[in-house]
Amino acid sequence: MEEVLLQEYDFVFNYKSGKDNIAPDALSRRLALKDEPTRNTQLNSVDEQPDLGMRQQSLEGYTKDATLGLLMVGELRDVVQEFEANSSMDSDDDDIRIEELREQANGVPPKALFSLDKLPSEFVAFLAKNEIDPAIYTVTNLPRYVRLNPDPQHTIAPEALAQELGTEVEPVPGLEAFCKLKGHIKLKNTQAYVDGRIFGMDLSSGIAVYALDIQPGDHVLDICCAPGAKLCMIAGLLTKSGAIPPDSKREGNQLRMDLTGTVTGIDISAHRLSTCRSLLKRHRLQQYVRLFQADGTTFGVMRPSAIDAIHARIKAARSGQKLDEQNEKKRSLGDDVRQESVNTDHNSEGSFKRPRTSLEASSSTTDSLGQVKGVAGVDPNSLPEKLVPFFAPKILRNDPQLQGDGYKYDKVIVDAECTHDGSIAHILKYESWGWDSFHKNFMAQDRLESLMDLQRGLLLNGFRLTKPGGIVVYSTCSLSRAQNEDVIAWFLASTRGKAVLEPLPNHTVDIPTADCKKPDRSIIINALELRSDSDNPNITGCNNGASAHPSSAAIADQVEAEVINLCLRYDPIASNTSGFFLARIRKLE
Ligand SMILES: C[S@@+](CC[C@H](N)C(=O)[O-])C[C@H]1O[C@@H](n2cnc3c(N)ncnc32)[C@H](O)[C@@H]1O
Repeated sequence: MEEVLLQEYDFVFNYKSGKDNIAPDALSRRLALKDEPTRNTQLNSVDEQPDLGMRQQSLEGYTKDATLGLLMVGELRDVVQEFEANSSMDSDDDDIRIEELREQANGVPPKALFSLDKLPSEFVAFLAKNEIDPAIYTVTNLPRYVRLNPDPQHTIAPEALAQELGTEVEPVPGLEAFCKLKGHIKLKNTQAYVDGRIFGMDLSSGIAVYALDIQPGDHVLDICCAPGAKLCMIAGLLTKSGAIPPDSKREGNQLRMDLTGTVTGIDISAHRLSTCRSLLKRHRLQQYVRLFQADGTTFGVMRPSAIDAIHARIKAARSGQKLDEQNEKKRSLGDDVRQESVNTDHNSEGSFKRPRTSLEASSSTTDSLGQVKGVAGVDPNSLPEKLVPFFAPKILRNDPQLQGDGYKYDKVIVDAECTHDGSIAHILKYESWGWDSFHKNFMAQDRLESLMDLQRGLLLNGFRLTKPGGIVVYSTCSLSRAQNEDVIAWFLASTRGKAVLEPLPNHTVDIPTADCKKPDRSIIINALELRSDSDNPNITGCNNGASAHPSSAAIADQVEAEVINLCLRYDPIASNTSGFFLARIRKLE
């Protein structure tokens, strides 16, 4: 059972509606039955949000309750935001929610729950504008996928899983460890799930992680990581044997030897990051991952650098050499280099902006890695503090956070915030909750425009933090052209010559895809025109053949063709998966 820490004046919110919604007094009674029945667990409705929130007035401490698994806990603002912008089909929790919706129908298939006639007109217009077929929302019985734990000690063979679940379990060709289940299995009730041998994850999300082509030793950045399904899969792939139990000392040493790469996850929402942290713990992968609460459009912390010294030590030990202990220790702590400014400029959502000091700006020099070298006479203690991770094991928490191209990430995934319209589960939720908040958050024109700006900003910053030759995967669970092909087309035009789209690395992945949409040409032309001449010496702006250089129109043709041929769209009708878009981008040397 999950443990939820309730603090005084936390708000709890039961997001189930109708007959399943629990009244404040009933919830109070249920909470009072828990470990400490004498506590006053009075819950009052929140005046301004009578349907949404209940103010928890005097309960403090841990409360174990299955009910709370269905509640969101936190500041009222977060809770309401979570209600309004609740997203991602990826987490196990979302799977549970859709199961609940199915159950609410008392055996009636979800199609009967969801009527296309009831879709609000703005959403219908949104679908039409983005050429999304509303029929995707009538697809019932999408197959359920699970990922097997890659750790041989904690995994389960498909045959054994089939026996335990009493259903067919079919491995997915080309996607190692993914299996398709026949029928709707309530995962949370199965032993394999409880033991951490299987994890719920939609296939399309798994493909996004495979697109990164994770290799041992990779340093991976996950921008928009919460609630963390992809993050856990990335960390699992990085370890040689998958997950490593965290407890014993011997295993702790073993872990250091096996720490061949790292994962950095960032998200703007503290509440969702907490879920991420719990998920990492459940997957026993917390040692590899540091989490930051940050704005992905401006985050600037490079990959961990102290780990290089550990690798050097391991390498030396294996080749029988002896490292100078003192030097090595110094290096691992980053004592012989100065910390450079950590460029983590949060926006108004919560700010860490730390401008470069004049001292830093004037006196530091960089080596070939772009690493800032120490300057005689400067007291390192007088330098501003580095950004403290929201969560990290000691070794990653104490990283000196050096800057420079040599410390950029090998692989970056930008699983961007979006309208989530590709997720049937998500849209079903609004069907039962009412469409007002969906409209306010996603359909209002200014909201859509700022969402696209956000997506561009996230992708551009992810690209900036990728090392030359590295891979960036951009993905959304929207099927709208504006949030997908248009963003990629804009990006390719803006970074022309510095990035190319690539097909998936593993050609055996054989999931049918839907056709990509033709991007808005004016976006490409505008992006090309906005580039300065020095960025863009080869563009003539005309297409009359008089110049040896390609015209804007010719480049726009190329960009369009690249986007249509190389981006990937998965949808319930073509692919029998949740709706998903992804682009795999290579940063050129
Ligand atoms: C589609 S969800 C990510 C799902 C996640 N990758 C997974 O696999 O579980 C989008 C996330 O983007 C986060 N987000 C929104 N704006 C952000 C920003 N400016 N910077 C970082 N994260 C942001 C949201 O809090 C949300 O958790």
